[in-house]
Amino acid sequence: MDRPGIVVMGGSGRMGRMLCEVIAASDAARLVGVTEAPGHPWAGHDLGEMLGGATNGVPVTDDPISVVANAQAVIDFTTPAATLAMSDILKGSAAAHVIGTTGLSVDDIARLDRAASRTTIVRAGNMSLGVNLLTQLVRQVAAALDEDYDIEVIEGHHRHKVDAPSGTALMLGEAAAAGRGVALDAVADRGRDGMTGARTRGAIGFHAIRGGDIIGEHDVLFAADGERITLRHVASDRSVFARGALKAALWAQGKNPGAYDMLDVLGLR
Ligand SMILES: NC(=O)C1=CN([C@@H]2O[C@H](COP(=O)(O)OP(=O)(O)OC[C@H]3O[C@@H](n4cnc5c(N)ncnc54)[C@H](OP(=O)(O)O)[C@@H]3O)[C@@H](O)[C@H]2O)C=CC1
Ligand SMILES: O=C(O)C1=N[C@H](C(=O)O)C[C@H](O)C1
Repeated sequence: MDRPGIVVMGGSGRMGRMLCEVIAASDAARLVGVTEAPGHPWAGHDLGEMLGGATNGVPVTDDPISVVANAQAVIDFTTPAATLAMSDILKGSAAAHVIGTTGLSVDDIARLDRAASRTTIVRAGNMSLGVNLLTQLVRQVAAALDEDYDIEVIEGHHRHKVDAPSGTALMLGEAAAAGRGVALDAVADRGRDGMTGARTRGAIGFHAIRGGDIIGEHDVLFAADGERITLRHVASDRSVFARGALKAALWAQGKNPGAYDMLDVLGLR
């Protein structure tokens, strides 16, 4: 079979550029197009040109329909609005939708779950192997400890990040809540400020640091009287996310429509 053709959305973004590099270097897939937001200055140009090199025949376009027709997968690390718009476009296509976009609302996620009845969707707030393994460890530790251990999720990202808590922090919070057998919504305590009162037993706290060029750092703290455990992941290169997304796009080939995540892709469920 031919190498699957992949479209990258938002090719000039931080993750978009990294995805283009990782796919271009891969023997398992080929890049068939790059999309940008309507009216973007790079629309109508060639990806090679956009990356500062020779032309490479990969079109950069603000007309996603024109490139999706040639694709077996679309990799999407953009914004919630762009992700939902692509989901609608993919109604008429067999291409898989690999979604790394974070900051999606509960309604957005419900829309994507409905779209999964006709599209193969792989979505994760973090596509690295390390973080997905960490979710399993967090779940296991949370299940082993009682509520004498206060759980706090602390995340740090670069100054450009627009959503908080991060998608990864929410994945880790979900894993901790699942280990405890509770719904995260019922126990989440996001970003305390002011006269908050004493900590609520059983709460799962979230705190976000934003600064400089931090790529992504996550700590899950289990703090009791007399001892603390910290489980930590540090991303030092965005390629870990891009490699995970490419793996997801390849894994999705031939899969039935449905809502999948990286635990499915990595065989960790
Ligand atoms: N799941 C994971 O493993 C990871 C997820 N992320 C998430 O990925 C997302 C993007 O992050 P990052 O790359 O840092 O952000 P950037 O802002 O650098 O990139 C987003 C890109 O999407 C583009 N875009 C916006 N609208 C459209 C559209 N309609 N069609 C095509 N492109 C569009 C933006 O263009 P313009 O600037 O012109 O609007 C921009 O280039 C975030 O939600 C982030 O949290 C990031 C890393 C890992
Ligand atoms: O915006 C980012 O950069 C990142 N976003 C993801 C998140 O929200 O968790 C993943 C990674 O930490 C980088």
